[in-house]
Amino acid sequence: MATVTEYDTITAISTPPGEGAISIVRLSGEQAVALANRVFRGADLTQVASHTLHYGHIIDPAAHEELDEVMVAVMRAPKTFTREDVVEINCHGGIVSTNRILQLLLAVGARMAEPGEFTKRAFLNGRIDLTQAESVMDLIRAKTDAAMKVALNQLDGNLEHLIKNLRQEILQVLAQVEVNIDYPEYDEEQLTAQMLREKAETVQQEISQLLATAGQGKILREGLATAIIGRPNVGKSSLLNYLLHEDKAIVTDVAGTTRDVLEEYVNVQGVPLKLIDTAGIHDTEDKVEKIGVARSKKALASADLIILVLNGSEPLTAADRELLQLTSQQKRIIVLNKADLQAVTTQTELTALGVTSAPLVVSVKDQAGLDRLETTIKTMFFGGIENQQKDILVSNNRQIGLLRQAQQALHDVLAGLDAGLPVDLVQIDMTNCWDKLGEITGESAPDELITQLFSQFCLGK
Ligand SMILES: Nc1nc2c(c(=O)[nH]1)N(C=O)[C@@H](CNc1ccc(C(=O)N[C@@H](CCC(=O)O)C(=O)O)cc1)CN2
Ligand SMILES: Nc1nc2c(ncn2[C@@H]2O[C@H](COP(=O)(O)OP(=O)(O)OP(=O)(O)O)[C@@H](O)[C@H]2O)c(=O)[nH]1
Ligand SMILES: [Mg+2]
Repeated sequence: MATVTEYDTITAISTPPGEGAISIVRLSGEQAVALANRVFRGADLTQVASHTLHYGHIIDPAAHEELDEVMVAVMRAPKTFTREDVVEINCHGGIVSTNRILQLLLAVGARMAEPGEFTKRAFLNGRIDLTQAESVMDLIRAKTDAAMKVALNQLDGNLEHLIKNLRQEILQVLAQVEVNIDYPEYDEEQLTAQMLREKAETVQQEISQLLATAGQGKILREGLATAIIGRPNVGKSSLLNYLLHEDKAIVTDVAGTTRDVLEEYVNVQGVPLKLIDTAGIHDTEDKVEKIGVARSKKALASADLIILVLNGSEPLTAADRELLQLTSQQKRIIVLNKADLQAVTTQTELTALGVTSAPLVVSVKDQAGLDRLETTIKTMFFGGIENQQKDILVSNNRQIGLLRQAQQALHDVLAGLDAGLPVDLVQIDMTNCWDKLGEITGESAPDELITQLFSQFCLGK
């Protein structure tokens, strides 16, 4: 079987497909400069200084045909994205010309890159660790400023350094245990056990602190899924539009205006929300509305936060009561809207129904009371998010899973010591912890994991 070597010269279009001002076709590997030079008419790229940009034309050497007018960047290893020789051809954006240049490079001997393969090489060549590689993907997918900040922090290697320091500490104690096992004095066993215990406890504490950020990390990364629900016509879409500062959703006085679930990202006082406007929930015979109601209920069930909108100017209906009941176990904010009209439903009535928290009385029409809604959302989820953003947050499920496994291994270390197990047995669990942490940074990650992880990247990244 012909094997694809890790270090052949790869190429891909690194910009999104479609029409654009400029597209970039990227090459990386030993032959990158030579291959680009074969299709380039202009300066001799094999002779130019590294990290320089050259004007010229792409020519099909077989057909002597001019394909495009381009700018070519030549970057020699090792100071490049992949740590290999990299060439970037900046051509006119457009599906046809970009693809023809790619085809030409494949014809002269480059191999089509797999998704994420440029970044994978940066990892395999030691420029970045796995947490940084993952942050590259997070950066691309970030939907809010806050998510982008977390990803950039990780791209700088902050999580990597923290994990590497923990591993170093564990390694030191393991080395010490090794020495003590080789030279057993009469009370060494006990000293060694004590040392293992102390280290396990401190590392456990540090991992706990890191894991404690996971909830916030996930919210920052994905946005807090916030479903605006309520029966028809209470002002859900009006509220969404207010929070978005934009007339995104259709608002009319016709009950049943919103028929499908609408999702929009918005930043509310630093908290990234994935706002979900839903169809008014009530019993209906309308075929389309019925589907909308079913989708609303689904959104409701999976939301991190519910904003339950009631019309304060009307008596509570059966649908209102059902929704109050349905959401009673979830994080929710109850909004009594239409405060500009005569109040009919009051807090007292809600309290009688077992609602413990005070509802927010607002008028979306007059934009009254809405500041409080925003502050409530913020304090509910982020006591002091600004302070925390400088710190390291974990938000990646793979990393969180491994941190939990490392934590379990430390738990086993301590349980073993408590049970008086011999030190060389306890040492196995400590080594296990060291391995799990190594998987996070990629120092001890299996090949399949690395392959699988990079395959989730976009093509050309
Ligand atoms: N044209 C272009 N723009 C781009 C990228 C790219 O690959 N090409 N990037 C792709 O994601 C991002 C920039 N990321 C990069 C990260 C590291 C290196 C790099 O060459 N690092 C070397 C040398 C650093 C230096 O000169 O000090 C290194 O770390 O050793 C380049 C780009 C965004 N913009
Ligand atoms: N008086 C008053 N009217 C409001 C207020 N908020 C919204 N409305 C009006 O109530 C009507 C319904 O508003 P929507 O935002 O479409 O209500 P909805 O809950 O999304 O309704 P459905 O999509 O049908 O479920 C519109 O005519 C709004 O202008 C308010 O604070 N006061
Ligand atoms: Mg609506």
